[in-house]
Amino acid sequence: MKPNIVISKPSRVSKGTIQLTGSKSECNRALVIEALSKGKVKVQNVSDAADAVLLAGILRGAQEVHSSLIIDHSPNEDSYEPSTMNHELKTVNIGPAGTAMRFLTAYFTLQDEEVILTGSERMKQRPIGVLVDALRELGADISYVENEGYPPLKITGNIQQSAARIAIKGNISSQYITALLLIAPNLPLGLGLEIIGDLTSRPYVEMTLAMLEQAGIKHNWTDNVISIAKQDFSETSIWVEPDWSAASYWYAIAALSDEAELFLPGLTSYSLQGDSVITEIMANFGITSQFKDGGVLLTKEPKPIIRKEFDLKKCPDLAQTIVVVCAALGHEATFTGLETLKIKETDRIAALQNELAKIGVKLIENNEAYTLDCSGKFIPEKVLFHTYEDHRMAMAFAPLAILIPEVEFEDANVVEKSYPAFWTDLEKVGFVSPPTP
Ligand SMILES: O=C(O)C1=C[C@@H](OP(=O)(O)O)[C@@H](O)[C@H](O)C1
Ligand SMILES: C=C(OP(=O)(O)O)C(=O)O
Repeated sequence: MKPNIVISKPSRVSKGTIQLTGSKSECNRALVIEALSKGKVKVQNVSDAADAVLLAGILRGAQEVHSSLIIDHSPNEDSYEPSTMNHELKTVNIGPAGTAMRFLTAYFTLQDEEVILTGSERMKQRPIGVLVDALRELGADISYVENEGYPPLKITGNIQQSAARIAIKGNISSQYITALLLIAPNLPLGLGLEIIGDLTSRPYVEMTLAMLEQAGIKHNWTDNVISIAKQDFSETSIWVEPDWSAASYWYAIAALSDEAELFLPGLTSYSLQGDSVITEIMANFGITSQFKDGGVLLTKEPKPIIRKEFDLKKCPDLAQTIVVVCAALGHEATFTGLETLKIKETDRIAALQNELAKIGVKLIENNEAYTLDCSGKFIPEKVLFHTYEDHRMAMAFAPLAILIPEVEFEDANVVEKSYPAFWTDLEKVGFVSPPTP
């Protein structure tokens, strides 16, 4: 039974201190680096995000798993609950964790074992062919268990590398590129990766290279070719910063409030996370970000919103947050760079269109751009939002409780994927009523 949750507006100004968990993106990279460095690199501040906890269990529990060939990390579809089941092959189920799916696909090509790598029903619809083709070109042995181009995969490790330089399309998912870069230092011949066409979500590739650098791995990025020679990791530790994508929901709350004073400890202005651009974006909505006392203080001053165009290609995970804020304020902005949204946890464009209709707002596609039509906007007394097994649908629509007296969300636990404490944090600033059965 998936419980719903009902939230309503705080009676006071949005004020408080919120300690966000570690970045899911940074943590997933750090865990793979830790595993590939054979423990020379240690991860500090491991994220509570369910995707990261699951990946840590798979990678850090590797010793235990390798000793038995019959462990299935998650027998229930869409569940994070690990348990054991008899199988001929070791099956690793990463549930809905897309980043983990992509990183592990590359990781297992280096291991001395054969695995079936699978995920939730949605994961089986999220494409992975571009990464599989690239790994096969390097010499990996990977086959599709069900549908060509999609998980589950059968991966036979111990890659016999036959090529050092390959080309890869950059416009589907940067996660494929990160997956390849993470294993590059351990590849017998190293890696030269030529990125063909546009590179989507570029800051995530930069994050990967910066984190490899922290672990002592050098790279060269000239024009569209990234090269990493075979090399050893340094003995070091990697600190996972708090999650800027999670911070975006607090910016949205501030943007929809008349006044706000929210302190988010541990966030810095020099983050590796591209989503820290939320500070600049939200400045358009009257939010000031002051970096002080080891964190960021958000304050709100009402001001007219001038910016009408937002290119979100570098920060796709902010799209829902920003689109919902604009819709709620009746700000008819245009958004570009949303091409990858259809292959994430859900088709986020369709999900946004369906749920925004509940406040009379339309998100209209027009020549690779999307524009809000707020002419029919209304504020209902109460509303039930569907969440589509997408944590960001719940968290991006939650700030609407500032304007709508009673907001209900389907499947409260959906937020666990990246921000398990989301509802309890809302409660801390006066929002939440308890989950209804
Ligand atoms: O590398 C990462 O940690 C991520 C990259 C992005 O995916 P795409 O590159 O597929 O856009 C982002 O949407 C995802 O949440 C996390
Ligand atoms: C797209 C996301 O995650 P993933 O691709 O790792 O499932 C996300 O967290 O918004």
